[in-house]
Amino acid sequence: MDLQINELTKDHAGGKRAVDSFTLDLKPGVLGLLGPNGAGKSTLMRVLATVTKPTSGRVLWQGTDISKDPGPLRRTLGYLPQDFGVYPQLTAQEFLSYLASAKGLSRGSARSRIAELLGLVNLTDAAKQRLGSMSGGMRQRVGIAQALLNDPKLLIVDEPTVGLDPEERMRFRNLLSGLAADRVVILSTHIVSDVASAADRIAIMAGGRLLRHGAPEELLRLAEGSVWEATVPSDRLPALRQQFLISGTTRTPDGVRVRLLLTGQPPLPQAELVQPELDDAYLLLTSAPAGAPTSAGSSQAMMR
Ligand SMILES: Nc1ncnc2c1ncn2[C@@H]1O[C@H](COP(=O)(O)OP(=O)(O)OP(=O)(O)O)[C@@H](O)[C@H]1O
Repeated sequence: MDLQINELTKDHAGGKRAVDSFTLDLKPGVLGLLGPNGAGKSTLMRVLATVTKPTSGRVLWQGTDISKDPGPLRRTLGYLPQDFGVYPQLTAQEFLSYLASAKGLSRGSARSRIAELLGLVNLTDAAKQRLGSMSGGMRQRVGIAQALLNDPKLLIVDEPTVGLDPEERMRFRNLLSGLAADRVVILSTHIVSDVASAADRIAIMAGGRLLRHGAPEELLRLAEGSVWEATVPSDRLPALRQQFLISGTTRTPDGVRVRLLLTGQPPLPQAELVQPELDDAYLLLTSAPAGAPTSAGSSQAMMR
């Protein structure tokens, strides 16, 4: 299984370039596509799901250009769009049965597949509940189930954890990891913790462009030597935020423990170098330079 994205560019009506010369080759496993709001993730997902065509560039699924011949990809695609709409009057079971028939599943195999999937997303007891009366998290799980109906070889999920509580989130990540052995899974999100545990590879996107792609360890290595911690009085925090990129703060009895990102030298005399986390690497790659010329703005330039 192979999805090749070659120099993909997508301009929206009105000229907004949402995806810009994006190139990536995907194999089975979970790719975490990480980027801030507006990075172009949903547009890219929509092109890959053949909802919209690229302006230029090509996407090949198993060697076939999906713009010229979308059939092979569509037959094996599972897609959970960001703006996943449901019919509020239908029950989960009815909704999934309707989509199963649209996807060409026979009545018998649809029935057993739906029962299996409702179990997988922990909704067996809610099978007969109307979608309109479900919580956002429950509806999202129905969305995940519908994306899996045809046992897809390419599974695209766009911001799937929105509306899920922490336990559902974890369940969902485990579910994705379990599915990825023999399929290409693309998980698009702006939440670093979604990809930190579930993704084999991470692509970081901003402004329509692919900034970095690699295994989580490779991205962590990029931030090595750039992550510092120091405890400061809490009234210094606003000034530090002006001067440095700050990836986290924790209140302690002695003040605030601050995590600062700066390559090369300690941002404060008492700062200690610490192990980077994915949040740090992501912030270093995607943040606009902070105020001071010696801040992470320079480190960004070094990392790119
Ligand atoms: N239909 C459209 N017409 C014009 N511009 C659009 C359209 N859809 C998206 N855009 C613009 O394209 C850019 C990328 O949007 P996109 O939704 O793909 O990003 P995203 O990374 O998925 O962000 P979000 O998570 O906020 O949806 C944004 O600047 C957005 O305003």
